Amino acid sequence: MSALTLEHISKIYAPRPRSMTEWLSSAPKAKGFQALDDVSLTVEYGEFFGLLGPNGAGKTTLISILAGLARATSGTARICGYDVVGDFKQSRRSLGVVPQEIVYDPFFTVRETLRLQSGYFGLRDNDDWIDEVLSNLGLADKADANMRALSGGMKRRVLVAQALVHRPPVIILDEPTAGVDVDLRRTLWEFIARLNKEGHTILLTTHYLEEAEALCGRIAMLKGGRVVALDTTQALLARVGGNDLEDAFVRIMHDDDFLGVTA
Ligand SMILES: Nc1ncnc2c1ncn2[C@@H]1O[C@H](COP(=O)(O)OP(=O)(O)OP(=O)(O)O)[C@@H](O)[C@H]1O
Repeated sequence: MSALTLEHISKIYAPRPRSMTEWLSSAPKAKGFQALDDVSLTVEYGEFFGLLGPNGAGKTTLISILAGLARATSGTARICGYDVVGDFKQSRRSLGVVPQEIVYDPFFTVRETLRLQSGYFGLRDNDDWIDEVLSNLGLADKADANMRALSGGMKRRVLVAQALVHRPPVIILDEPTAGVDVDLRRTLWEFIARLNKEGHTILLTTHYLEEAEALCGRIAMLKGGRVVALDTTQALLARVGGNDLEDAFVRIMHDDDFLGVTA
């Protein structure tokens, strides 16, 4: 059993009708937008896996399907063996997601936010773990601060803490370091790397390719909703050439014939 399994996942977003008349009419509807096209890949337990691709490639859509926020049009997705639709509760319990957008409730303190999140997973008396997470993310002195009083970077740290309250074996980070200062990046990566060493499986999307190169053992690259590269970071670099992962990424994205799916 793998930590993440995606089999032939496709996603077509339904078109929005422009008017009520169009919606009610029996005329053939416009085609939807295909965000993912036959994506298959597995991530094994303990891997630090990178999911890369340009804007609009389908990374967030794939993460939304894993988190149960969007339904695949076809194909199956499993987290720790649990189907994301059929075994939603268990699959969601196995997963912690750090979302790309900063969303928070301005009326709660940091600790209240984390207690509330614990409650969603049926966890009471979770303060020992909450304190450990806060301390590891450099948030210990902010526990009683109101969410709206935090800086953007601090709020992002709370998003990471929220994803970890139920100690999920699989953690997905959707561009966690966008707009974050060097200090937090270091703190964050040290903590995530430690969680990975302790056995957590990590899936990371980022546009900072030097981060992906340093951290990810294996990488999948999406382009237009399709997997165009899937291999170990070292093998990809060796095969594509160039100075670094950024070079390799640009070459792959500009080569319409590149298809390097081996691992
Ligand atoms: N709810 C939606 N309805 C219609 N189209 C959508 C919806 N969500 C995403 N899309 C489209 O699907 C495609 C993939 O979007 P997605 O957000 O998954 O890309 P991404 O790789 O995460 O991009 P980024 O790097 O900019 O975050 C885009 O063309 C986007 O406009």
